[in-house]
Amino acid sequence: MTMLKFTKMHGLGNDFMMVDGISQPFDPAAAPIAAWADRRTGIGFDQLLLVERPARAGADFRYRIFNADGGEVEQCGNGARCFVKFIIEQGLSDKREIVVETAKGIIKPRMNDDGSVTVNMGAPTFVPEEIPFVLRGGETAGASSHIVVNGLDSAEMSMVGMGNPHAVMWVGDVDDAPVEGWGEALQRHPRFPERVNVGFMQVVDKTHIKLRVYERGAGETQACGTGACAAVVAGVRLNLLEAGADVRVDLPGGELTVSWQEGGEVMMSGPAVRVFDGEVAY
Ligand SMILES: N[C@H](CCC[C@H](N)C(=O)O)C(=O)O
Repeated sequence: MTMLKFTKMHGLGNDFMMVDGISQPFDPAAAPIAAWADRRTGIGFDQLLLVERPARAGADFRYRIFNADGGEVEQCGNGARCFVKFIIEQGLSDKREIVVETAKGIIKPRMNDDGSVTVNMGAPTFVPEEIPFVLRGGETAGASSHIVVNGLDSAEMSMVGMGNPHAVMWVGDVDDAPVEGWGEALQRHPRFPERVNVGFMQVVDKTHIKLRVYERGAGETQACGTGACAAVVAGVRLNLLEAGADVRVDLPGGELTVSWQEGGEVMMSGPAVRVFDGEVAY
């Protein structure tokens, strides 16, 4: 039996098991991550976040992300804010801004004097301007510019990469968006062989959206940092949001601030909370 120290943290209720893989040995392949993620019989979290020494020159740390279903993925925005707070509080660095290597590039989280965290999430990526499909009642049809389900007509699904894949839909009212139905259906759709995070964005005005996200490998979460970034990028590209402005992103768990303009990098700011330290045998 091995004892593993961990810290429970969250960003707007998107919650994490943080593991310092530098000060203690940890092989995620040998760990029962999905069992630990269970909210009744385990520790309970949306993602497990692992701190490792970097492989890339110039990076301070490597950041690995595992969803509640145990799958390793490329990026986690809320987790990045918790990551820098954890690094500082663990005494692993005395820097306030760190350079973090992820599976799909470099991010730079910075601890602000007021305790909030700002993260340069890097530049978004885009797939060819295709509108993938129409979903009616779970079936799929050919390509179309509109998607209709449950009578909800949502224009243009925007595909945005933030290291991880996002499909963002512009809806009239997030409170009655079919988050579970669509979120589930798109995980199985042939258009998304790696599955996908699905965002439902309601535009309040040019610097304010409401957002719900069905996360790949976790289901609907209280907040999704990369989802907030992807939604703002999609909104700016659709000219629904003001390029370069601080956009207020209202999520079920609270508020993030995201800014982006064409050709630039996405900046995201928000809270990071440490809840408790624990130890688990495995
Ligand atoms: N479910 C995501 C990873 C976590 C992203 C989210 N928790 C965030 O804050 O960005 C994926 O499979 O790509």
